[in-house]
Amino acid sequence: MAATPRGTSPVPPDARPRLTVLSGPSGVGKSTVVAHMRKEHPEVWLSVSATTRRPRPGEQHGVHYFFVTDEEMDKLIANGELLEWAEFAGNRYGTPRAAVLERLEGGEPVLLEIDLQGARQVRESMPEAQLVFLAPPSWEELVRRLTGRGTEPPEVIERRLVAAKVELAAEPEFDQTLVNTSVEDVARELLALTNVV
Ligand SMILES: Nc1ncnc2c1ncn2[C@@H]1O[C@H](COP(=O)(O)OP(=O)(O)OP(=O)(O)O)[C@@H](O)[C@H]1O
Ligand SMILES: Nc1nc2c(ncn2[C@@H]2O[C@H](COP(=O)(O)O)[C@@H](O)[C@H]2O)c(=O)[nH]1
Repeated sequence: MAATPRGTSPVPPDARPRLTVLSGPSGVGKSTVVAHMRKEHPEVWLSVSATTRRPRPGEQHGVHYFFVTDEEMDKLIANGELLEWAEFAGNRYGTPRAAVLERLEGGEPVLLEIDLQGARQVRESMPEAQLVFLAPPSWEELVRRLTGRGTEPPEVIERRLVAAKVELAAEPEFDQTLVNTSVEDVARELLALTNVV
């Protein structure tokens, strides 16, 4: 790591690239909001997670996720290659550490879209990260969105809704809450929080 010359100050705190963590219950609209924001602002770098979940139709390896086997996930964890990881509704998910650190060191704003357990781990290891909670307008609307997406069978939806109750109760742990009523409005608010504008 390059040393900071004595007597000169490092990058002022406000100008530092930000690590933003976006969490919220499954189906609230995290991916939709992030995709909307990144369409106009691809400079906000989104970490691609590793997961043991099977791809949904249209999901591409290396774009939406790195789809890995259980054994590959075991190795990533054992080798310390993940910044955080968690089991969520029957599958494991984790954030590749090296790519995130490289981007931050290169001065790019970085966004993680991860669950509550992962957000808590990032808070522990990188307390400078800002944690943003995406909340649904109502419980009924969350159920409607998760069910309406049509990507999970009823028993998986049920597991995700059980997790959603825990995630909603943890909202006070977050630095900011955005309510996803309008994708356009929330994408704008999230962009402002990432320090890009
Ligand atoms: N503001 C909104 N109004 C109405 N529908 C929305 C809104 N935002 C997202 N949706 C819809 O809700 C469904 C779930 O959205 P999305 O897949 O982005 O959720 P998610 O939070 O990323 O879920 P997961 O955590 O399971 O990956 C999608 O069908 C999406 O089109
Ligand atoms: N702790 C982590 N959670 C992650 C990561 N990548 C995604 N997720 C979260 O998992 C659930 C389910 O995602 P889905 O794509 O199967 O619907 C959702 O809350 C994601 O945000 C990760 O690397 N770590």
